[in-house]
Amino acid sequence: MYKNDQEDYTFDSVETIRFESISVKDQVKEKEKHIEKLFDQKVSPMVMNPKPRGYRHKAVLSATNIKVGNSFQIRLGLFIEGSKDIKPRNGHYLHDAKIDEVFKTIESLLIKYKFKAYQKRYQEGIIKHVMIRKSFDSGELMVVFATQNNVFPNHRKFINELILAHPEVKTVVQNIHCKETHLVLLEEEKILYGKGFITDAIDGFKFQISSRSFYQVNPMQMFNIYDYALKIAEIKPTDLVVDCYSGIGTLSILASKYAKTVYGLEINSSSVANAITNKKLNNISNVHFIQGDVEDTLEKLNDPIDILIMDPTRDGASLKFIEIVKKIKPKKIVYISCNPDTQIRDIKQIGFMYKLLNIQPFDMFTYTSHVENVILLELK
Ligand SMILES: C[S@@+](CC[C@H](N)C(=O)[O-])C[C@H]1O[C@@H](n2cnc3c(N)ncnc32)[C@H](O)[C@@H]1O
Repeated sequence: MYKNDQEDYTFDSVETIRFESISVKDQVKEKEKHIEKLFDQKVSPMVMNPKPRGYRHKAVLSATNIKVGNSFQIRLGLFIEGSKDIKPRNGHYLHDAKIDEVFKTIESLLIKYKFKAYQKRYQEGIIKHVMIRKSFDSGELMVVFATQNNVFPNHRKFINELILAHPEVKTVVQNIHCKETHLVLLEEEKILYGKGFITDAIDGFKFQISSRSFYQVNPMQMFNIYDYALKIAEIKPTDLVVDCYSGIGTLSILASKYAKTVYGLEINSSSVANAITNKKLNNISNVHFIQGDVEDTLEKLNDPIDILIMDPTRDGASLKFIEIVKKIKPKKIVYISCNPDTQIRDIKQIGFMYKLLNIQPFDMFTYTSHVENVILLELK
């Protein structure tokens, strides 16, 4: 089980419904106020979401069975917050439109081929979740079926029909659940069609993304965040940069243009495998990826760190990681966070050693309560 499994929870509908009636301007105001309160100071105005609806390039729908006449039929939908119930809902205003089109086709094929949603109580059915990812650059799509056990009857015919309807689907993966779990994706998988990954591009660099690797859900705002983070870092050609929680190596590779050496530290083996391929794909020699928990890998780097970039999951960093940062004293820290509440908790631990120079929120997850925030700390 990976520590980033929280990224794979199904996107629920209730939270977004709460925000549906609030204007984007008011949502942003509320989020800015929240961050100002947390940091107890004025922050830069929020960078607006270039596409406030239809921005999600990764979406998960879960399977349920509904009664139709005298029998049951499969439907795809979203979990209702705080419950195990799935509300059939094919189409969501935050999903990229193409993704929702493909979900519709998949649902009708699942019905046509008489698939049933897996039901724990009766140990019956196969389909648990369907995840779709879309490359911003090429429009390529990846479809992942999370199934109970490894059977997928008629998968060749099913996939042929799917790609006939949507030639943009370049790969189909089956993620196999051999145990009961609340997670969407587990480690075991089988590539049913294509190469098992799609490719995206940022700033002229190519990135391979596989099903279980972390990749930001809102690519347009992701470009703005990376640009800003690298701008405030002011990386010099002599600098050693460490990108903690590096995912598939996007920021490490972008930073390699400016730095002498970059280390990317990441726990998820599938993301690290993508990162190493991405380094080769882009002919880069000054970036090194190390797999492991940042609590172990950061301390093992012997050279003084000029810039530490950190982009942890919503839980923020661990106390142990913060203690290591305090010991090794990087000259600058760029902290990218999708949860300002844990971000402020973490920087309070190191605050007295660093000057807080920038606080820049980004509206990355419009119509949800979440917000991305980037800060710069400089060693006093
Ligand atoms: C928010 S993502 C950021 C990824 C990357 N910076 C990006 O923009 O695509 C957080 C990443 O931290 C990784 N992670 C979580 N806990 C970790 C840990 N203890 N040590 C190393 N990496 C960890 C996750 O696997 C995930 O890839």
